[in-house]
Amino acid sequence: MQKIPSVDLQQFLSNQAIDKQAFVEQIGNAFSNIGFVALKGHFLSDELIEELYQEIKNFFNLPQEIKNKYEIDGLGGQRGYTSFGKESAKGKTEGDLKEFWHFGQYVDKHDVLSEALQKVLIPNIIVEELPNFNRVGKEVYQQLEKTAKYVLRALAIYLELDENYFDEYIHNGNSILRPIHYPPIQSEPKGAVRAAAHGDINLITLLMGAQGRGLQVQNLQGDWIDAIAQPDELMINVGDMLSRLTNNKLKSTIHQVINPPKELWGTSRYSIPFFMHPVPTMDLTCLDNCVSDNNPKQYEDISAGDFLYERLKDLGLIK
Ligand SMILES: O=C(O)CCC(=O)C(=O)O
Ligand SMILES: [Fe+2]
Repeated sequence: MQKIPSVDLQQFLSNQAIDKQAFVEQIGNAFSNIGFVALKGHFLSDELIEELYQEIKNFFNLPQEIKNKYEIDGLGGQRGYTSFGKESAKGKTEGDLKEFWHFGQYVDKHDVLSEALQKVLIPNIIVEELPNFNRVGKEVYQQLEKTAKYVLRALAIYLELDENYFDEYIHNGNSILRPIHYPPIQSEPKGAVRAAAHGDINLITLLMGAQGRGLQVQNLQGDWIDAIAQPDELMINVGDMLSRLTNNKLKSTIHQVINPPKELWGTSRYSIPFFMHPVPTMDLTCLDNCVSDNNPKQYEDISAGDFLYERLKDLGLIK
């Protein structure tokens, strides 16, 4: 594939079985091949997207001493602020040229959490200087989580599972909304890039802000192709957890964010991935119906929680 296919979630939400099935086939085929699709018809309004960008710019424009207040030791970068250069892709020593914020799950006060969930679902960090930042972050988190739930329902059908297979694993899941700021580049970056080549850790990623050039995806032939979304589209991709579960039937594709040409070094890039994670107790053992003589089991059994912990160590976020 040389181009990222586009799909429309409204097709899946329609009452027409034929439209619903068409969406399932399109997204399933795209994820079995290039691992990425551009998706419109999601639950984010233009106004909400605009508000989030404004709040994120306000946050990253705060003085560094204020941002540093929100970089809290011992959280493995799971909530709040992570400063410039701290995260490096697996196997890379240079830090990525980015700073970011993490919003985590909002648990309903009536929900009773298991011990494993209490450990990972730590409360969100409130930015005192920007009251709207917290409100808008929560709203976007919940709309993206809802969008992701329907995408996973479509994938469950594609995988010949019960349509609601993923629902119990994503309810109160450990998902993360990560607004990223790639600041203007001041001097020759010497081997560092905005985001070095990597696969995402989680089940699926929904990315806002892929409208400009920068994000590139490596297709099955090994070519890097530009992933550019239309203004009303999210970029969606398969993460390593879903490729493990499906024994690589759905592909977690390597991607990167390249540095802009020198004449554009002076501009920031803002992008906002939502990493959909399940509860830590979800078993990622390859599904029986994805293992066969032609496609023998490729991964060791592991839980989502243990897999995440291993990968956060690789990223330099847990010591
Ligand atoms: O900034 C982007 O467009 C993509 C970021 C990304 O791939 C990630 O944070 O995992
Ligand atoms: Fe990524």
